[in-house]
Amino acid sequence: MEFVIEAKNLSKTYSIGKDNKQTVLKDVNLQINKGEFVSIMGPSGSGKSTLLYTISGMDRMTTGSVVFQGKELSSLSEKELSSIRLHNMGFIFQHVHLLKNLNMFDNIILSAYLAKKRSHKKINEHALALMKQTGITEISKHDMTQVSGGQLQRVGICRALINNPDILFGDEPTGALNSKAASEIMELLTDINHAGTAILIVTHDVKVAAKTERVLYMYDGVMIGEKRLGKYAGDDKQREERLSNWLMEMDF
Ligand SMILES: Nc1ncnc2c1ncn2[C@@H]1O[C@H](COP(=O)(O)OP(=O)(O)OP(=O)(O)O)[C@@H](O)[C@H]1O
Repeated sequence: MEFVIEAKNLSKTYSIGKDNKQTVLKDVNLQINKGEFVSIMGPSGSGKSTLLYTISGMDRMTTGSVVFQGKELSSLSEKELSSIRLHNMGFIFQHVHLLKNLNMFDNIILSAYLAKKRSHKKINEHALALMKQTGITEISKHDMTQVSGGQLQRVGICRALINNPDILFGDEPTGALNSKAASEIMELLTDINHAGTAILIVTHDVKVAAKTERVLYMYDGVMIGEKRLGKYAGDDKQREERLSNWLMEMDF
């Protein structure tokens, strides 16, 4: 199986003050295959977000290796890393931070204009297609104060997809939503994944993780288990049960 990103013996140590060090990722090995949808679960403070930020080059690893598109991320400069994040990776967060002086459409197209890879006409057409796919064409001209939380997350997803990333990273992408909006966002991410984009998310929510293909479990900076659920095809109840049983074994 061809992978889109691979981490080997990834470790991260934070220095807190002068003599105090905390190792929050310990020799983590992880491969995300092309087109795969993977989630990371684990107790609070186990290192899930740190793993997401380190593997995506948003934060520097202390030791180990992350290979993305044949490039070793630890050997790249900040400028090279930000170029990779702009052109080849998409990011969604629990809270969508938009530029408040821009409307929804302009927030979505901004990073594509900055990337300068396509004409403005092509970018605008792509943005419209994404807004249509995510069901938010009617809020195109709205500003941040005129949209719901679910709509805001859809804008965040369009913005993350505008440069056709090879992989989408999500840190609790449904964390700020009610269960109906969360479920709709997961249906959307499933469609995006089925169309070919690899996705790696961090979540606390069993219902969310049950819709992903493979669930990884972190404990105290160590990847202690994984559960393969296979591609999601609307089989919620049975998957949630399988996952919950496994999470109980993991002491979650
Ligand atoms: N910048 C930082 N400096 C020092 N310590 C940090 C920093 N960022 C995170 N940590 C510590 O690293 C550990 C792991 O944090 P992380 O946010 O990755 O965990 P998490 O599993 O995502 O937690 P949660 O589920 O609560 O979001 C925690 O003990 C946290 O305090």
